[in-house]
Amino acid sequence: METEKIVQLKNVTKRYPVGNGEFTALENITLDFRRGEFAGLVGPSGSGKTTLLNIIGSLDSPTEGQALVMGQDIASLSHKESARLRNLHIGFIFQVFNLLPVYTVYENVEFALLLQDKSAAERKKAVMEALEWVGLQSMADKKPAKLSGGEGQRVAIARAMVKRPDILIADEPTANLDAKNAHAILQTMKTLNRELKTTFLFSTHDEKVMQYLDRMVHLADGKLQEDELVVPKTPAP
Ligand SMILES: Nc1ncnc2c1ncn2[C@@H]1O[C@H](COP(=O)(O)OP(=O)(O)OP(=O)(O)O)[C@@H](O)[C@H]1O
Repeated sequence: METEKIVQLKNVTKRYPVGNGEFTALENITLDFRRGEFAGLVGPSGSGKTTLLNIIGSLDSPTEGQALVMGQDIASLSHKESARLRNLHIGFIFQVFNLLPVYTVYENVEFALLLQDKSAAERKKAVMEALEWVGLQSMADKKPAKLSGGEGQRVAIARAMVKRPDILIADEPTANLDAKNAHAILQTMKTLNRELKTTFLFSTHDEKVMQYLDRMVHLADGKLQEDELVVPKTPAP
């Protein structure tokens, strides 16, 4: 059976109004992603990577063309429906970890589940499992200020993964990490990709991230330059 296409972009164009005119951030992008991919949008600053990830994450919609995410046309969704799509199916990891400082590590991860209809016992099981995936069970009661940068990003991964999303969107996730921590979180993400079949979609210009990708979608000036399937240079952990 053909692997499910969980993202389908058809002639996606995004224009922003600028002064009296408009700026084309994405032009005529046609692209699919299948379940289980570990893929990245790569290209120089300003090439449209974040704009495209925001559309896939249903945080934004195309000006022209169509974006189907989990089979849903995101331009047709109400505010509430796109929030539901994100809540059930999409996790986000950013360059800055965005942890809530007054809450513990445990609470920061549990927060992602509070909008879902789960009992306290189910939440506890899921949170502890997610902290185990990133090796931070022993840090559950700590506040984010006590964590190193690498640990902070691990909590952000646990928070994004605790819902077991179909798609994990990671926008420059290694930008604030040193090489050792960057490799460690990439290995963790690769393991989660294999074991949970989560589709990982990155935006990056970091060579370290590119080493792990199975597919690189090259963007330049908002246009698709090349869609490259690659054999990852870094072996699985
Ligand atoms: N709200 C907006 N209004 C006007 N222009 C915008 C807006 N958002 C993005 N742009 C422009 O669209 C282009 C693509 O931006 P985008 O952030 O997607 O690029 P990127 O490849 O992710 O870059 P970076 O690697 O620096 O994050 C840039 O030239 C940016 O200035």
